[in-house]
Amino acid sequence: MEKVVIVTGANSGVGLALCERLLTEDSQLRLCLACRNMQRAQAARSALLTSHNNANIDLLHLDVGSVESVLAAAQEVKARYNRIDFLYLNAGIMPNPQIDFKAFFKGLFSKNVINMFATAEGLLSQQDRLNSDGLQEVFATNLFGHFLLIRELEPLLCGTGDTSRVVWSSSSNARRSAFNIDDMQHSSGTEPYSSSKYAVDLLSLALNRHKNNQGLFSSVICPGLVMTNLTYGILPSFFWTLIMPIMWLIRIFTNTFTLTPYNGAEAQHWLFLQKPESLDPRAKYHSLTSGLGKNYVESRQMDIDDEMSDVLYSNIIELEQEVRSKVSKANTAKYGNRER
Ligand SMILES: NC(=O)C1=CN([C@@H]2O[C@H](COP(=O)(O)OP(=O)(O)OC[C@H]3O[C@@H](n4cnc5c(N)ncnc54)[C@H](OP(=O)(O)O)[C@@H]3O)[C@@H](O)[C@H]2O)C=CC1
Ligand SMILES: CC(C)CCC[C@@H](C)[C@H]1CC[C@H]2C3=C(CC[C@]12C)[C@@]1(C)CCC(=O)C[C@@H]1CC3
Repeated sequence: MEKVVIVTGANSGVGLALCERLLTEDSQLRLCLACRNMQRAQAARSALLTSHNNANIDLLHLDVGSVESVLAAAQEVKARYNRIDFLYLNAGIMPNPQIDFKAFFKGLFSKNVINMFATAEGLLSQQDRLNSDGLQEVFATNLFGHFLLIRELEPLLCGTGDTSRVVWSSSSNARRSAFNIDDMQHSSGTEPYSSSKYAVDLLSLALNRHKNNQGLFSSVICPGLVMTNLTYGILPSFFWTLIMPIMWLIRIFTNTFTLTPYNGAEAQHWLFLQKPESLDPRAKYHSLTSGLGKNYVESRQMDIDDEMSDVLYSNIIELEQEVRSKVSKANTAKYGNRER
């Protein structure tokens, strides 16, 4: 039977490379590119079709940062497919990143230098804002929109008789100290990206606890440091190209510099081939590339605990209920009590 695979943020970077790799792995795949910009999605589809001309590639309009778009996209998915084998939650943003150069140069001469390159600890801050749903944009995009999508797609993901998998794109930049359970949206901090990725790690663990018995398995990956639009937002692409020899050199000391989207998609590709029962719910699966350019996957234990993960899960369910009641009030105001 053909596998149904949905990839969010599939039009560029690691998401697009993953699609390419999955089609090479399984030509029978039914692949759905879920993107917020249909022109870019169409271009990605055309690019994939040049190397896989008989592939089954669908497009879906999905802006994970908008509640209305997630609800509409989920309806569309339910109309099109009767099950989902893999849902790759890859879309992500890091808006207005700022590098702390002083910390960078200080870190260069400290014993923590390798960890600094691998995790960017202490180097990056971002400026977040509220989106049109009244949610912090980074939280809404990197976490909440994807969670709402899972909830909406539960009929295709849970209790279908087959197992289904969700694979979150987290980061080595996810850090407990950037996350505050009393401010899960990170409205008052300067590291919304790190916070949102830490919340992803917690949420994945909670999903496994609540949904494994219904056949849904959740995993978390980190693609390593990859040259994509996201990193070109941190430093311009010409600068990255200029320092590429230094990056290859650093790769000898930290295998987290995967650098190309193809290498970065290693862990997502690897997970596609694994049996869900063999996976560790507390592990993050890292794409790594050795100094000689060999790709491999390593599982590393996440710095998470059951209690915080359960509290986050309840808080997010509560937020989901608030958001749903807002949507239904807005619909009643717009259409009256008529069935939509
Ligand atoms: N690059 C890196 O070094 C690392 C990346 N990651 C994670 O990997 C994932 C992929 O990022 P990467 O490939 O690097 O970056 P890209 O910017 O190349 O890709 C991100 C994708 O997400 C899409 N996207 C962003 N916001 C939304 C939205 N609201 N709705 C739907 N799609 C959206 C983008 O669409 P559009 O083209 O329209 O903007 C794009 O297709 C992210 O989750 C990122 O956090 C983790 C660790 C390191
Ligand atoms: C001379 C150069 C090698 C200097 C590069 C310094 C920094 C810009 C980078 C060092 C570690 C990088 C890193 C990321 C961004 C760029 C660095 C801070 C990420 C935060 C990108 C997004 C992620 O999810 C994790 C990455 C960790 C490492």
